[in-house]
Amino acid sequence: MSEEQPIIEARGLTRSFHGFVAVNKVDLRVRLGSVHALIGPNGAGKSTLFNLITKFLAPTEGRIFYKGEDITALRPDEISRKGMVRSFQISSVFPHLSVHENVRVALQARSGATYSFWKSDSRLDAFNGRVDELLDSVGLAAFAHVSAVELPYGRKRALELATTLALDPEVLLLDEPMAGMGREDIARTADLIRTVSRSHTVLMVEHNLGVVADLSDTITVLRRGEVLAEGSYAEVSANAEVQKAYMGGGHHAH
Ligand SMILES: Nc1ncnc2c1ncn2[C@@H]1O[C@H](COP(=O)(O)OP(=O)(O)OP(=O)(O)O)[C@@H](O)[C@H]1O
Repeated sequence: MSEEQPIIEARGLTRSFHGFVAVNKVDLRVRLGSVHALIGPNGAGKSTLFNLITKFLAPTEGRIFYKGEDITALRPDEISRKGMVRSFQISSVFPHLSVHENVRVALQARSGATYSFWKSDSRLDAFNGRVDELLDSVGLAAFAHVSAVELPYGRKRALELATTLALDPEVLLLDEPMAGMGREDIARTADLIRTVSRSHTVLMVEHNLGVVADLSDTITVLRRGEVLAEGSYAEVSANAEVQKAYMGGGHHAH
């Protein structure tokens, strides 16, 4: 792979819903190793674009490439095996398993071994070292034996990140990682994403512009389904069209 080739690329990505064009001919290039944020006023098409890239939605037109390979026709589980993993889906956590067990299950899923293989306690124990490492890396070591359901909200996000990292992704796809969080959890989760981004490419949709400013190398601003501007936070926030789009109403801070 040449240095110039983006790790993720979308070309002419379009999605209509019954004639309404939510994402219109979007070109996007996510650089290897970067933190790339999608922002824009409400209804700009961020979630739709994110769902297209993560394969939760099929495009009406256009193509998506991962490391130069056309992945337009692949399913979410197929792209996750290639290294593009979507995180922050609460449903991916088993509420009545402990934090430790949740991460272990994710590691087992990754290894693809059959259930009977895992019935042996010694085999399960072989994973415990890696589980501890992952819990440590997301600041959950002290919560290892707490049931997931009993974790405070922000810590649940950390657990989701640990189960995502257990899949050994190259790219983390984060859907509004700060949604519903208070200030303390936001600061902690931002630190976590910053740490993880040293060894992973991150593509995220995020409404919290402070977090976006803080974490992102590249920001793509969408408006009415199209790319309005792209660049560093300093660049896009100085753009008169971007300022107008955010002033024009429709945006609510989260
Ligand atoms: N399944 C759907 N059916 C019909 N219209 C849809 C559907 N999903 C999205 N849309 C429309 O597409 C447009 C873009 O929606 P989208 O959710 O992608 O925007 P967004 O930028 O993520 O907004 P928000 O900031 O409010 O989450 C909106 O006008 C929305 O009503």
